Amino acid sequence: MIDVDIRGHVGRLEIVAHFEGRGGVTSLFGPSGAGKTTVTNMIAGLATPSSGRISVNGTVLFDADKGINLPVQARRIGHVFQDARLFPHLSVRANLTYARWAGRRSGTRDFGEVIDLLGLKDLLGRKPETLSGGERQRVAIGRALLSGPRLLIMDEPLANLDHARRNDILPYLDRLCVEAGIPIIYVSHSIEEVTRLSNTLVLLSEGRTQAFGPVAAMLAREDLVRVTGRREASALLSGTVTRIDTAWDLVHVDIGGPVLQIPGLAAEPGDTVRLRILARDVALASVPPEGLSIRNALAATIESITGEPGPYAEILCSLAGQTIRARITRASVSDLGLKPGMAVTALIKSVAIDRGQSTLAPPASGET
Ligand SMILES: Nc1ncnc2c1ncn2[C@@H]1O[C@H](COP(=O)(O)OP(=O)(O)OP(=O)(O)O)[C@@H](O)[C@H]1O
Repeated sequence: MIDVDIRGHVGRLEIVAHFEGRGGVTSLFGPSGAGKTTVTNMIAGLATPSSGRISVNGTVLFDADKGINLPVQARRIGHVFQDARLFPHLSVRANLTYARWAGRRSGTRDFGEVIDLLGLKDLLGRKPETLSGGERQRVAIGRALLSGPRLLIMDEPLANLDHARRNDILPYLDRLCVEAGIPIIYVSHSIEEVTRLSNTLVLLSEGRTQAFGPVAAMLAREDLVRVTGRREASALLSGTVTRIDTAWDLVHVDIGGPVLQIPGLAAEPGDTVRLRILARDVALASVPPEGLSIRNALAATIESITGEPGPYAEILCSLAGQTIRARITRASVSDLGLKPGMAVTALIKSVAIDRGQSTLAPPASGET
């Protein structure tokens, strides 16, 4: 549990941050210059708020009223930055064992466990300069974990990686986020990363936390859409894998009654998955359509319709107790006579997260 309620300044920007992370991964999301790094620096003790309180799992790191301001070392926070910041003259093994030595406390995580978790076994004898960017970041994360932190902060750990490297490392982050056993603060510009990895999403803009909450609920918010842009507007569905249809290479995911059929998802029956579905990939029909190539046509009920300037409308629909977002033309809304409360069929063209990463994702509810 992370509790942050602070005020302060960085340059001319006033910081007013208030959020709670209820275990698992708490993501700080917002545009460049919103103050994300500054807030993490305040949590880590690298910058000092002017007032307020910060606690992690009940340990107070900062309390202005009580005069508590633990020094950086005493906060026991593992910090992973955009650039891995490894010791260049040391091997991977020495970088990792140095961290363990620096941690010097009982209960420090088992070396072998971290090596397995991050797939570092074959890298141990190498020097940082011979590693790819993604491999370096995995070592940096391992080093942070081995110092026995009470909290792990990852500040845009994938920002310097190209698309392919990012996809290489994300499955490791999936596992890490589920298995780390400590709270994680994850900073990112990428709504895709944030929705994939986090339990709680904190929206930051102009130095202020605008809102925070379970990631699925936050995705339904208009203020988040204003930051991500309409093209990225999405919803998150949680489900359980019920069947692998090897004949057609489709995975069946039960989302609480209705079943989605998803291509290319590396999962086993019984796995819990979370699926991010972009609003632009969802169409609506007022009567159940026939002769359709789209496999995922599910009964839904319209909750709200948001008209906006321009040709499109945003429609939130409930579907088996979850929420899905559709973006269709205002002309179609008018032609079909769509209204809140109306029963419709949601046609899901494709699922944005359609690889193995979803299999280990934490529950979308944000409660762990
Ligand atoms: N040491 C500093 N002195 C003056 N201004 C600063 C300092 N550090 C950051 N700023 C400014 O404070 C604002 C918030 O910066 P911060 O790095 O916290 O934002 P951010 O949300 O992490 O941005 P990004 O996503 O681009 O990394 C920015 O306008 C930045 O230019």
